[in-house]
Amino acid sequence: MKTNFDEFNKGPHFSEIFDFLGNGMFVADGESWSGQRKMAVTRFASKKFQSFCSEKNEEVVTEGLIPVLQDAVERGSTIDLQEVFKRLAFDVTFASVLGKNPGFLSVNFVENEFSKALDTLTRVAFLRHTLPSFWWKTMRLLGIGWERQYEQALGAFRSSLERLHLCQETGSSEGSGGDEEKFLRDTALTFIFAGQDTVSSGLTWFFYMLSKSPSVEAKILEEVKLVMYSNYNNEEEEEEKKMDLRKLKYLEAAILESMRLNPPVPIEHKSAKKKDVLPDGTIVGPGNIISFSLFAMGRMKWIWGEDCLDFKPERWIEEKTGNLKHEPSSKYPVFNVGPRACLGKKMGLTVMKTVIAAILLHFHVEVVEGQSVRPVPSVILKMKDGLKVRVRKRRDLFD
Ligand code: HEM
Repeated sequence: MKTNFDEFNKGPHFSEIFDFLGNGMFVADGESWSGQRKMAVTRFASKKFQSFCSEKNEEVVTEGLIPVLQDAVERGSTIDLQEVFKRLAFDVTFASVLGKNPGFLSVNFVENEFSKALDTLTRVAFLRHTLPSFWWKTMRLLGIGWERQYEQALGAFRSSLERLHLCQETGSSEGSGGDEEKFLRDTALTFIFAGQDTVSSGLTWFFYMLSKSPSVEAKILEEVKLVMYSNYNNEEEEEEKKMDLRKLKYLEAAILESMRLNPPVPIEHKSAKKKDVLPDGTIVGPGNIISFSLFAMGRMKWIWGEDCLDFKPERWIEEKTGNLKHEPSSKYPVFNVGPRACLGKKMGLTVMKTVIAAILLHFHVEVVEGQSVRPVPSVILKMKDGLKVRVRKRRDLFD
């Protein structure tokens, strides 16, 4: 994936499985991929784009997340944290890519058909991975089983794209249906798809892990307060008083640790372009598909040691310096390995840190006991029945 990148691509099979993403970067190979990647890298590296994303992120937290959790406190009712984070991540990525916050995270929880359809499409995409293609293609031809659900979800997905004015927002003329319009739509869609589910999965599993580790929660809160106080005490301009997320090292360690055990993208898929021999001696032929499980890799003793199943943010901190430890992506492929590594890693971690710090400063989140928390088979690690929590207001910063 890194040293032999050119010999392994996603292959035509992958773009068939994810046909709802059109020709976007996520499914593209060769020149189409490298051209899109170059453009996107430049955009993601720009300071202007990064500060625009942070601004949108804070807007969604202040105007969406905090009021929704406050409302749950007042009602005393349980809420599904997975649904909250799904809406939050959708609003943040949509606003970052297209400039407008669609406001799906609000107290009245308006229906988000786009996101619902996306759930079905990603679930069926996973099932397509598990069958020979002639099998699911026959099901699609006959319009039966999950392929029928896929077709219905695709219809809902396309009409909600129109309702969200995705085509117009990309700057193209409405309804022209041309190549440029399709390209811009596929690109916007790729970013929303890549950012929404991954961030919401990361956040949901994080709060589940935290509910089992009160000592980790206490340490994170202590760090967040410390960073916040040091900001308030400096004499600089108002905008300088924003929390410096880079200083939240223990929080970042806890996020990386949670995603080691619960990677938002649990499987990877590559296609061999020609005959090759894998490092373990396995021979692969042209067109052979190689799938591997990031979920399993994060739980292997020979990779992470005897305590691989423990949630231990400390394993990410250098003992001597207190800095974050770097792990090679071949050991920790949660953001992928090599030239196709995730473009939104920084953005994803920024959103997660902002959200977690804001929640812990204002609220106590208690996971409802007795619920069954299990993943649903999908290309994204989602909880089958969501994560029911109760929220209480933190009385003050010492509570
Ligand atoms: C916790 C958050 C995230 C995780 C764990 C994550 C993980 C990944 C992984 C594993 C891949 C490779 C998938 C594959 O090739 O099969 C990937 C690719 C990608 N990610 Fe992320 N991602 C996250 C957040 C984001 C965000 C917020 C964005 C942008 C809005 C983003 C944009 C992308 C793009 C564009 C690609 C395709 C890169 C390429 O093919 O060249 N990701 N991500």
